[in-house]
Amino acid sequence: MALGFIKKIFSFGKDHPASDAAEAVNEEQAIRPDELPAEVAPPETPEPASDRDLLLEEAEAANPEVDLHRTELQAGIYPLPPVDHPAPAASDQTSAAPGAGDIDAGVPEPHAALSPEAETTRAAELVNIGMGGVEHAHEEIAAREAAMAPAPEPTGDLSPQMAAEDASVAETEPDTADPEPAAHEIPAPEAPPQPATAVSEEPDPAEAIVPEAQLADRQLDETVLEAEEVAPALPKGFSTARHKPEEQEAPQQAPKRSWLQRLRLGLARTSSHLTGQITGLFTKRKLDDATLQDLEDLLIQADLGVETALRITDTLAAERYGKDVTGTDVGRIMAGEITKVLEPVAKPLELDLSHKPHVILVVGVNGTGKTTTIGKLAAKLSGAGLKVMMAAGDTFRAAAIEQLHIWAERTGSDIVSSRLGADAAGLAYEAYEQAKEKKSDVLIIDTAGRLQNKSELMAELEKIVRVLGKLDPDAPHTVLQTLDATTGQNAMNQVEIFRNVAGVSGLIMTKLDGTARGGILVAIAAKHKLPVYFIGVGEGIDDLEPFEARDFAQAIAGVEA
Ligand SMILES: Nc1nc2c(ncn2[C@@H]2O[C@H](COP(=O)(O)OP(=O)(O)OP(=O)(O)O)[C@@H](O)[C@H]2O)c(=O)[nH]1
Repeated sequence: MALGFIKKIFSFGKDHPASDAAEAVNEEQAIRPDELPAEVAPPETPEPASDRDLLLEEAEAANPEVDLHRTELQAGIYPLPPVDHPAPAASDQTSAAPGAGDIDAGVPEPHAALSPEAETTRAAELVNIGMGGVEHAHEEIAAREAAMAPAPEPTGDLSPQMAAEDASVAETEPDTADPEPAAHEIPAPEAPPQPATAVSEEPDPAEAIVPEAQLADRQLDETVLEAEEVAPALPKGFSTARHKPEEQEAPQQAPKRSWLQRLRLGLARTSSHLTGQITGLFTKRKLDDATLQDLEDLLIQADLGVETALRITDTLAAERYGKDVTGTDVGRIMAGEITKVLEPVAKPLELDLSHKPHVILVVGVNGTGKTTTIGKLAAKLSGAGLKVMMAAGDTFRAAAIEQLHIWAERTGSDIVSSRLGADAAGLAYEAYEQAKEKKSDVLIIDTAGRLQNKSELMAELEKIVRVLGKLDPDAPHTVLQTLDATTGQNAMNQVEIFRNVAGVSGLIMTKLDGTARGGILVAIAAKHKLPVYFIGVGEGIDDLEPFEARDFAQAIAGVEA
């Protein structure tokens, strides 16, 4: 049967905007509530009915979409001690939110219990907070405090702050014409109450419980803050009353550095070290043999390798021998020569989808970023609409299995895993069968980076390759080796070991955003001529960039693009 080869060249990069799936994945960076351990999640046990509960139930009925209990819990509001009621049975207290014991345990002994009226008012405040966010609560408290405050001296102009707050309140006044604001409309809360101060002349019966009132305010303030934290982000044009408009703007998150910036930062140590020494070398004299020898030594110390160092010095000599030379001249020539070495290996990862699954085996010593890179690759592949199956072939490290499951979930990939210590080759076999059955486009197999010793590790890899070959003579179709850019010369040795055992077909250099010694990639490329498909520039799911020879060369040479 003539094999029609449909070579789908996947060069993931800028022209593949992150897909919804990949973006959705980014949103999932945070741990989801269902990923929380049970003891943390808020419970469902009802509290004994009380006036406050009746109010809450009333509010819930009027406002089903607001989770009052969660709001209360979030706000750190806990059941106020009932007044003149029999103390709640221990079971009632334990029926409160788990961890309430922690809350109670952390709570100083309640002061004299509130009067029934005060408790009802308090409960009404809770209800207000629950019913629609903080605006009602502010109204209640403002009304309560207005009743207690003396008439302010007429000042004529509003202070700028008050004017701003009034303005923001005015523009965000909920539409009273519509008593039931639509679920998505979250009217901004009213202006925050001015800090309460005892203001009336005659002794105020409330004086006796001022500490309680202040405690209540503080709790309410916490509520307000918590409520805002849990409240959905307000649409543009609204401000939360607690923060002045200028404070309202959340501090601008520093825009995430572009991958190129991160690459340059990661390589800054290599480039600044190199350019600093080169500048020092060329301030003294015209270009001569001694200077060329010094330059060659510097380039080799930067892990560029002998071959590339000689290329650079030969080119420089041809251009500038016997003449003045500046550091800029050397940087330019260095960037040019390194680009020439890297361009032939900067290739897209080629997937042959004429038969499925295309098997990618990921190898590398422990800690070089295999599992993370598999997650990043899967995000790109599923973002491009391909069906991905992962195999947790690192059965040596428990965390690796769990880690891969998380990546599979985040990228919408299938995954086959087994118990710790299981035979990796058997797992690879099973994964291939399942990928075949599920018609996965790509099967990515993780492997152990570390076993008892190197020979065991190599034997395991050889067995995986052998077993896959029995299922598909061309499998594994791609063997990717991850290299940690911070390990410098070690990476060269690792390529030699894994290349012989697993038949490495391409490289991914990770951690180039760290204190990378990226020069070694130039030496590896010159010596092994292995394709470099991607570079890792961070721990995030999208921190994997197609390898670009010129960008990399200019970053190492410290030459502006
Ligand atoms: N800064 C940075 N960290 C990375 C990058 N890639 C991986 N890492 C981190 O490197 C560490 C090791 O990554 P893993 O994916 O667990 O490495 P591994 O090769 O699977 O390790 P083993 O499972 O022990 O073989 C993790 O903390 C990753 O987040 C990268 O490009 N940049």
